[in-house]
Amino acid sequence: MENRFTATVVRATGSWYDVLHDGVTLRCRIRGKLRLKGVRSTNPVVVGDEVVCESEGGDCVIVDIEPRRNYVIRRASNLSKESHIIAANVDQALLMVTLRSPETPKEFADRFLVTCEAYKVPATILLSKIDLQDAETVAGFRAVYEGAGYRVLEVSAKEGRGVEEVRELLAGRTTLVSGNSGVGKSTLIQAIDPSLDIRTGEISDSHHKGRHTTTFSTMYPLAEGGAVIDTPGIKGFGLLDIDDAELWHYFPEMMRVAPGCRFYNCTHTHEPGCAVVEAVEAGEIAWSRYESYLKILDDDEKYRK
Ligand SMILES: Nc1nc2c(ncn2[C@@H]2O[C@H](COP(=O)(O)OP(=O)(O)OP(=O)(O)O)[C@@H](O)[C@H]2O)c(=O)[nH]1
Ligand SMILES: [Zn+2]
Repeated sequence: MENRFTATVVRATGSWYDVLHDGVTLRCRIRGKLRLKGVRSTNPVVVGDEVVCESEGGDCVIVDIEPRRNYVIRRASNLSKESHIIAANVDQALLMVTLRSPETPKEFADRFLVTCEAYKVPATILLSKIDLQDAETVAGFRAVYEGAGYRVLEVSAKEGRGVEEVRELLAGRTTLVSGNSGVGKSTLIQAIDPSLDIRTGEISDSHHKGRHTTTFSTMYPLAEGGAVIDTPGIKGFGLLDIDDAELWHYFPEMMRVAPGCRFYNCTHTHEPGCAVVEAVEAGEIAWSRYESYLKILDDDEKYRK
């Protein structure tokens, strides 16, 4: 192999990195002085990065990062000012949600969707473990998120429902798959491409190691082209770099009605003649979505103090 080449980062742990070059995965370190300009992040090299590597006497070292097309980021912890980039150069995001076992908190889903809107990553919602959900709750959920403008797909990896649709959605694209712990991410990815070796919550009989939880995002190239990025059970999303005054831009349903507000700089909280509040009262905007908007505003205020 030539000793300077470009590759895609498929796994980033902080101490070592797996990169994919010409179908071969190589384990690398990063050059000590490699730091990104302008991004304050706990992780300089992330899954999805296109990097320049050099092999030095059998060792592979990442020496440079190509500019990112986009990235998805979260605050390292709730009140922290540090950020953690989950993945870079993604074409779309899939948000996996369950209505029970476990129930995905609405605010978790909404924060993730806001992040996608802010970073211009198209998002689709997968309603997972549909075999466990009752029809009425499913219809209620669809009304909220389809009303907001999102595509909602129902899947059951267990029964094979919706798997083909998801496979089509993924083909040829790099997709970030997100969802809180236990929504069935690994099980679905495995069903999409059985050749992949992905850990699930099942206990591994052969090794008796018990449940091993993943901690690092990993990119899996798909047999049919494209790749999925599996993110570890992410508990919450802090939002960064989003101005309070702009937050409503990332709720598509608020964006549609806000031109009707009396004040051009309406925050859609207390102002008279607010078209957003009117739409919430009329049931045209879901209360749960508006509630997430208020909670995110409120949290961001705490964060700045
Ligand atoms: N009933 C039902 N159970 C499912 C389905 N998909 C996954 N499960 C179960 O849900 C549990 C969690 O599934 P995983 O695929 O490990 O979930 P995950 O989202 O990867 O979880 P983390 O690794 O914690 O992020 C496992 O016990 C699966 O067998 C489904 O479609 N229906
Ligand atoms: Zn308003």
